[in-house]
Amino acid sequence: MTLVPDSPTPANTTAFHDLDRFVALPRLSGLSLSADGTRLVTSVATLNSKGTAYTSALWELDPSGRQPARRITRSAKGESGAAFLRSGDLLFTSARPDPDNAEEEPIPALWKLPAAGGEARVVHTRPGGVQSVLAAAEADAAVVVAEVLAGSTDESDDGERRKARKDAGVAAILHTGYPVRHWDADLGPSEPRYFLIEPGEPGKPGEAGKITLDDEPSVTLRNVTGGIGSALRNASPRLSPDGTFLLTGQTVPVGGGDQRSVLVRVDTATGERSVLLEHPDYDYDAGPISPDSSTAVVVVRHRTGPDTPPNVELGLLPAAGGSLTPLASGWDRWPAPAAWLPDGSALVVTADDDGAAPVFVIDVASGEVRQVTMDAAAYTDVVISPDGLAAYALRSSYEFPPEAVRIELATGTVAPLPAPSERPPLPGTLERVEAVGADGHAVKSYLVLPEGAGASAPAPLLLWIHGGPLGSWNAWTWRWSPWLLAAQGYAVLLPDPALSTGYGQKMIERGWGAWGDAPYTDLMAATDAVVARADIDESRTAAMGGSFGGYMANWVAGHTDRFNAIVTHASLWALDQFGPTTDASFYWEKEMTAEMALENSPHTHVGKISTPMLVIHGDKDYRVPIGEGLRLWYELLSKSQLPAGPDGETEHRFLYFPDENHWILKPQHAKIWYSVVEHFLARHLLGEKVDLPPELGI
Ligand SMILES: CSCC[C@H](NC(C)=O)C(=O)N[C@@H](C)C(=O)N[C@@H](CO)C(=O)O
Repeated sequence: MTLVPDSPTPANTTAFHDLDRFVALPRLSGLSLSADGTRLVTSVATLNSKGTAYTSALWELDPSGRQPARRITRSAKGESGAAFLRSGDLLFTSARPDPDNAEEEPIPALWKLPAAGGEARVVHTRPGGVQSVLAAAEADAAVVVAEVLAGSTDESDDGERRKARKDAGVAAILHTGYPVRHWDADLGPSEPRYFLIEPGEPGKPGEAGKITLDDEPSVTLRNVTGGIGSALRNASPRLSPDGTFLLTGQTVPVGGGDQRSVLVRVDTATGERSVLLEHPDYDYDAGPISPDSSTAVVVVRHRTGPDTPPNVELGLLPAAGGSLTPLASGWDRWPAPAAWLPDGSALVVTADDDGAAPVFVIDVASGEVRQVTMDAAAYTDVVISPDGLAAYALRSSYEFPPEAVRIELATGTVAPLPAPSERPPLPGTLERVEAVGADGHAVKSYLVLPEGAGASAPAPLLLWIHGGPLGSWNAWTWRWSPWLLAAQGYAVLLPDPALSTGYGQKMIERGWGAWGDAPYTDLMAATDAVVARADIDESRTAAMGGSFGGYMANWVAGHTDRFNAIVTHASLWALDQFGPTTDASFYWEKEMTAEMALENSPHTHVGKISTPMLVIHGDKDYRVPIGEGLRLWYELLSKSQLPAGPDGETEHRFLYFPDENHWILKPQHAKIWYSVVEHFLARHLLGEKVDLPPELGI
């Protein structure tokens, strides 16, 4: 079965010429492989019939590549978080209504799709819902992550307290610690706990779960993390293959609103918790646990300071505790561990690398690193076949959205698996280009060229600046798709300046604590090199960026008038206020001293801004709070070289989303985003009038 667009592709157009078709492209995420290696499941998000939300369903892919992809779940609320039990039964979470309890309000529950066939059934419901599930690879064990109210004593008390808050209409949260928000979520009064699913009768003392199955053996959820407080928020726990313990990072407050992450082991039989690693200079996260459950990979993140740039390393740790042995310590990349080979001889990882994120294999005994995939693509969600010969992963690049592939680990051969949808044709081409920064360092970029660009028809140029800043333009993104602009005739430059990942530690050090320096001059060097080309029109250019990329767009606005327009999305504007007001102040407050923050703050240069700016911000953005956008907008109107006139009119524009967060996620709003950007660019770069969408009501 293949998902096909409702309307056939008109000649000479692509999905990128039509926003309705673009937002309707199916989106893959996540990958789960059954223990016997015969079943592979991914999640596919598609647009609902009103075009106002995405719904994800589970699809089964054939690991051998012979059978077509097959949809295995269907509901209006969608399904996600698939995890295979050793038996082959598939667990997932869904807020769809339980047919056996039609009167219950749908909240995310734990469901099971039997390997033997038949309907999916609810395994567990709880008042606060189920966040995610982990299954052990070599044992009949699974762990559920779910939230309980901080003050609740057991399951029924939790339910009563939730009902009391809801009935009284109380949303207030009393905090004593930090953080209090995350992305767009208000933290508390509920907190995550880990629960072991075990056979037995419900209604045991403690936080035992409620069972709704009547024709299957009952199960009980046992809280194995007790009253741990809020320490497991944002943790990514790992369940050992034998199911006997969990490893997880746990946050520990260290005063002044700061926190660090220590590595803990939780015994699933007893709930006994022990700290395996803690150090004032490092944060620890759990990586995958070896197939024999004896050894853990640990991600070691160096804690930062104004003079201490971040670094990421791997270590091997006896799972029972002991000393950490560095793994591949001389490798100048930041690895993300994915899985062990089944014989425990090597670890499969991904890492940003020169505009890609390949799969690598690290030999555990020698620490030797071998690159497996050689294409300019980014790999995620890597799982390994039981014989250790192949990996399955999602792969994307700037030329195609995520697709499931099979990778031969010995040869690096990559073959796409039959997919739920086909790759969308692109309205242009992609090139890798290189420039030289002011200090002589190489600055690499991707350059998207629209069809027809050439010396006789040079294309207007958009400089796109990525966020993070610790990131790289190396994977497909739905939120910043250059192909929509290429379809309108623009070339798009995607540079990786100082602070970008995948180019070694030196590239990070060049920009750390000095955002206005090398990151800015690298961007200008990349732009200079590209506008010198005959197929690019230097007289029609714009700079655009989101988040940290928006910070940089604001900095560009105050430091050069070379661009005809600037688009700044969810951007940092005043670094004196941003650090203490973002949801993760402990992260940002460590990067710069107050003096460095002021020195690098775009708001101090507002008086020099003479380029029309399109400011975009969502009110539910807790990462870069709306105060940044509001202050930027008011200061542009009052202090820039293009202030609002006595009639209130200005060349600047503010696109405000009252119900979006750091990212514009609703499909109808994504269409507005791209439409308004196109309108603004056409006005200032092309001197053309592109209609605004009527839904704006103006
Ligand atoms: C790995 S770089 C750190 C990302 C950073 N994390 C925290 C804790 O703040 C972050 O969220 N940065 C944003 C300001 C940002 O630039 N976000 C970009 C890219 O992640 C975005 O598009 O959201």
